[in-house]
Amino acid sequence: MTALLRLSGVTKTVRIPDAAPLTILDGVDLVVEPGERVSVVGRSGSGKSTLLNILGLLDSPSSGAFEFEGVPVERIGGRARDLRRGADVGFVFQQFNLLSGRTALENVMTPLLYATGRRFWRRRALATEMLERVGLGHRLDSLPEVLSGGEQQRVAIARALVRGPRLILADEPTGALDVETGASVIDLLEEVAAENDAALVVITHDPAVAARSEVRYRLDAGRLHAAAGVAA
Ligand SMILES: Nc1ncnc2c1ncn2[C@@H]1O[C@H](COP(=O)(O)OP(=O)(O)OP(=O)(O)O)[C@@H](O)[C@H]1O
Repeated sequence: MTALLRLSGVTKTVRIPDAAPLTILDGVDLVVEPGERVSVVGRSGSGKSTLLNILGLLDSPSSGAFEFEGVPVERIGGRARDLRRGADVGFVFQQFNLLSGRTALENVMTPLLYATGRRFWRRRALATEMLERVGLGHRLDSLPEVLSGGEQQRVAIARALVRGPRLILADEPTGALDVETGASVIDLLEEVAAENDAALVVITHDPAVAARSEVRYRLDAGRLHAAAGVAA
């Protein structure tokens, strides 16, 4: 079976004016299989967001090999990369990043504006179904401003999943939520990821969230290490 993501020896270096280049990722090896649940913990500044941006085709490695479903990413150029990201990757962020002034339904429909064929024409029905799936069928016309943090994150999850991505990347998805709401958001993310057979990569500071993943890693000054075993 082809791995969904395969990184070997990936580095990320940035040039800083009048200073030595900064190595943010340093020889990262990582394989994510389809449908797998992976967590990455690490201190602030250890390179987590940089890694997530590379996994999500928002940024490119400086060196090393990265294959997305068996295809070297350097061979996926500009427009093709945008299309693949739109179709195959769903993002969930700490601060939800919903469009203000747009209803929950409009927010969830947004990714479908870039879809083709049936998905595009059925966008309203698909977004409605997805909001029902996350328990917000009664808030379709609500603006983000009037929703609670947990509800906003559920809208963001519906938006991330509505195109049926193969990969969900969640950057501190519980960071702005209380413990109980955060736990229910992770429950939901895991459920909808499993239903869609999507892999889920969660970046988190929270050991309780990390402990729920099948495969756990720790990022330490740009180096990725396996962390405490495989969850039961
Ligand atoms: N484009 C850039 N130019 C200069 N420095 C950068 C750039 N991008 C990231 N960095 C630095 O690289 C380090 C890693 O950044 P990154 O955002 O990946 O860390 P993080 O682990 O996600 O941190 P946090 O948990 O605080 O969000 C930080 O020290 C950051 O300041």
